[in-house]
Amino acid sequence: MNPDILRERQNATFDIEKLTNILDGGAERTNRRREIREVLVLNDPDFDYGTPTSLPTMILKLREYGISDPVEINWYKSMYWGTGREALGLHYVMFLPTLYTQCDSEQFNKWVPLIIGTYAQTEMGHGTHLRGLETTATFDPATQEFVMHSPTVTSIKWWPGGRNPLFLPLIFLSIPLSASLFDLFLSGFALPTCSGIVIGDIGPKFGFDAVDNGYLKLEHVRIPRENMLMKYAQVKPDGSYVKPLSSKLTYGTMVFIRSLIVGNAGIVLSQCCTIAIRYSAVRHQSEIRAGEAEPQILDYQTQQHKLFPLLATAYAFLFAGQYMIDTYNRISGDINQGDLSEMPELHALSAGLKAFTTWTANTGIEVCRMSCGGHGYSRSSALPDIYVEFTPSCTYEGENTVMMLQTARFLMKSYRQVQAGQQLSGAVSYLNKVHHRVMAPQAVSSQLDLNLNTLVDLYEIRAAMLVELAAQSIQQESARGKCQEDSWNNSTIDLVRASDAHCHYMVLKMFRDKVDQIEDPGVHSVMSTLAHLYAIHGMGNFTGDFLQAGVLTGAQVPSVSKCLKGLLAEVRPSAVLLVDAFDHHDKMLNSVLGRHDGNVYEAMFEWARSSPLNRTEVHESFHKHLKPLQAKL
Ligand SMILES: CCCCC/C=C\C/C=C\C/C=C\CCC(=O)SCCNC(=O)CCNC(=O)[C@H](O)C(C)(C)COP(=O)(O)OP(=O)(O)OC[C@H]1O[C@@H](n2cnc3c(N)ncnc32)[C@H](O)[C@@H]1OP(=O)(O)O
Ligand SMILES: Cc1cc2nc3c(=O)[nH]c(=O)nc-3n(C[C@H](O)[C@H](O)[C@H](O)COP(=O)(O)OP(=O)(O)OC[C@H]3O[C@@H](n4cnc5c(N)ncnc54)[C@H](O)[C@@H]3O)c2cc1C
Repeated sequence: MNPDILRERQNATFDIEKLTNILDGGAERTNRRREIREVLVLNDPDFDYGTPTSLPTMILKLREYGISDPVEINWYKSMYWGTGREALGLHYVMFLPTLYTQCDSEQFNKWVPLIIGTYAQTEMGHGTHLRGLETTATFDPATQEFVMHSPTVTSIKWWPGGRNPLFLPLIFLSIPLSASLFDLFLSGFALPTCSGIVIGDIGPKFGFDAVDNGYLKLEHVRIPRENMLMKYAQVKPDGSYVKPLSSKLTYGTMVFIRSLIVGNAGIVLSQCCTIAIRYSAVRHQSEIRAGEAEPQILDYQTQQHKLFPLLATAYAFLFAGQYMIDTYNRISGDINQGDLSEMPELHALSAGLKAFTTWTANTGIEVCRMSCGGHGYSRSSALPDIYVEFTPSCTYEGENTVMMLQTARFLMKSYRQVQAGQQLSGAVSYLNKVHHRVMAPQAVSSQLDLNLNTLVDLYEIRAAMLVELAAQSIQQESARGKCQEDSWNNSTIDLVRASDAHCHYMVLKMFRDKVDQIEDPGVHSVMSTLAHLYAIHGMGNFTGDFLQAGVLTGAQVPSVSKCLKGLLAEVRPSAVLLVDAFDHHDKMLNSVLGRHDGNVYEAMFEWARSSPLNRTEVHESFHKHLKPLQAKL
C-alpha cells in the first residue's frame, strides 16, 4: 500500500462503512451489492472481464442467478463492464421498461421473457420535437395490420442503440394516429426475410462505441395490429381509436430514464473524484516551502478548490438520485392507478434534474481529468473514457436546454397560479411566498450565517427571484406587443436561468434533508461539512444572483470566499476516506490513478508495457516501411 494513501486512512473521524450503507440505502443493500460483485462476478470462473464475448454469458448469468431487480441488474452490469456503456444498456433501461409500462397484460406475457430490443424514436430530422416525427402508421382493417412507412429522408429512424442486424424487435414512435397522440409499436421484423426494410449503422461517433447506433428506413412494412402497445391507447379491429388518459403517457419511458440519469450523474462524478483525489494524495510535485520535500498535490489550495466542491456535488447528486427514483416510483404507482395529478410535477422535476446534474457532472469529469496533469490524459486513468461515455447524456433522453425549458414551463404555470391566488404544494410551494418576501437587502452583519437551513432559505429566495424575473420578462415582451410564443422565446435565457436555480435549490434541500436523517455523529458531521461546502461554493459561483435577491450584501461577499477556504481545509483530512466510502472496486474503476492501494507508478509502467505497441522490441512498421526506405537512401 502506498505510504501516503496509508497515512490518509489513519485517524478517520467517521465510520466509512456507515456512510457506504447510507449511499446504498442500508447495510443489507451494501451486503447484496458486494455479494453480486465479489461472488457472482469476480469469483465466477466464467467471468471474462469486459470482453465482447462475455455479453451472452452476462445475459445467461443474470437468468441463472435470478437477478431481475433493475438496481441489481445494474450492479451486475457495472461490475461486468466497469465505467463503459455496454451494448445491452438500451435494452435494459429503455426497451424493457417500455414493455413493462406500455404493454397490456397479454402483450407483456407474450413478449417480455423472450426478446432483446431497442428503442427507435428519434428520426434524422427530429430528436427533440416529438410532435414533428414523420414515420407513419396506417391501420388496414382488411388485414388487421399497421402499414409502417418512412415517407421522407428526414423520417428515417436514426440512433436506435443496440439494434441487432439480424432481428429487429424495436419499439418506435409513429406520428399521430389522431390529433396530437403518438403510439408505440413493437416491430416483429426479422431480417433478411422482411422486405421494405433498410437498416444500417449511422457511422463512427464521438464514443459510445460499445453501442451500435443504427438507422432504419421503412417502406410500407406491415406489422400485426396487436403489435401496437395497448395499455393506454388502443386501435380496435374496426379501426376505432381509444385515446389514452393523457397523450403524455407515451412519454413515460423517457421520464423513467431521466430519473435514473440523475443518480447516474452522481455515480460517474463519484468515480472521477475517487480517481482524482486518490491520485492527488500520492502525487508529489513542486514545493510549497523552499527546500522542503515536494508536497502531495492535494495540499495545494487550488487542487482542493478543484476537487472538494465536486466531491460534495457527487454526494449531493447521489442523494438527489435516491430522492428522484423514490419520487418516480411513488408517482408512477399513482399513475398506474389512474391518478395523473402529479405527472406534470414528475416531468418537470425529472427533466430539470436530468439537465442540471448531467451538465454539472460533464464539466466536473473534465476538471478531474485536468487536475491529474498528463497522466489524466492517459487512457490508463480511465478519465478520458468516462468523459467520452458520459458526455452524450447532456443530449440524449432530452437535450438539456430543452429539458430546462420544460421545467421552466411548469415554473411559469405555477407562478401564474400564485398570482391568481392559488396555494401551491410540492417542490414549487416556495413560490407561495414570492409576493410576501422582503426582497430588499436585509440588515445582516458582515458575517455570513452558516446555518444549513439558512443557506437553503437563501437558495429558495434566489430561485423565487429568478422565476419572478423570467415571468416579468415574458410580461414585458407581451406588453411590447409580442405574441405569447415570441414573448416566451425572447425570455428563454431567463427561463433556463430560473430552472437552473430551482434545481440548484432542490438539490441543496435534498442534501440538507439527507444530512438531517443521519444519526451517526461522525458521519453527520462530515456530511454537514460537505453540504455547507456545496452551498457556499454555489454562492461563490452565483454571487450576483444572491446580491440581486437581496440576501447577500457587498460587505458579506469576502466572507463567502473566506468561508469556502475554511471548508476546504476542513474537508482535507477526510478527502480520501470520503471517496473510499463510494466503495468503487478497482476492477470496475479500471483506473491506474484511482487504485485503492495507491501504487500508481508501478501499475502505470506495467500498463504501458502491456500496450500492443510494446509487444516487440522494434515495431513491425520499422521493418515494413522504414528499413526499405533506409535501403534506398
Ligand atoms: C441504471 C443506470 C442507467 C442510467 C442511465 C444511463 C444511461 C442512459 C441509457 C441509455 C441512453 C442511451 C440512449 C438514449 C436514448 C434516447 O435518447 S431515446 C430518445 C429520447 N428523446 C427525448 O427525450 C425526446 C425529447 N422531447 C420530448 O420529450 C418532447 O418533445 C418535449 C420536449 C417534452 C415536448 O413535448 P410536446 O409534446 O411538444 O409537449 P409541449 O412542450 O407542447 O408541452 C405540452 C404539455 O405536455 C407536458 N409534457 C411534456 N412532456 C411530458 C412528459 N414526459 N410527462 C408529462 N407531461 C409532459 C408539458 O409539461 C406541457 O404541459 P402543460 O401543462 O401544457 O404546460
Ligand atoms: C449517444 C446517443 C445515443 C442515442 N440513442 C438513442 C436511441 O437509442 N434511441 C433514440 O430514439 N434516440 C437516441 N438518441 C437520439 C437523442 O435522443 C437525440 O439526439 C436527442 O433527443 C436530441 O435531439 P436532436 O438530436 O434532434 O437535437 P436538436 O433538438 O436538434 O438539438 C440541437 C440544438 O437545438 C436546440 N433546440 C431544439 N429545440 C429547442 C427549443 N424548443 N428551444 C430551444 N432550443 C432548442 C437544442 O438546445 C440544441 O442546442 C441518441 C443520441 C446520442 C447522442
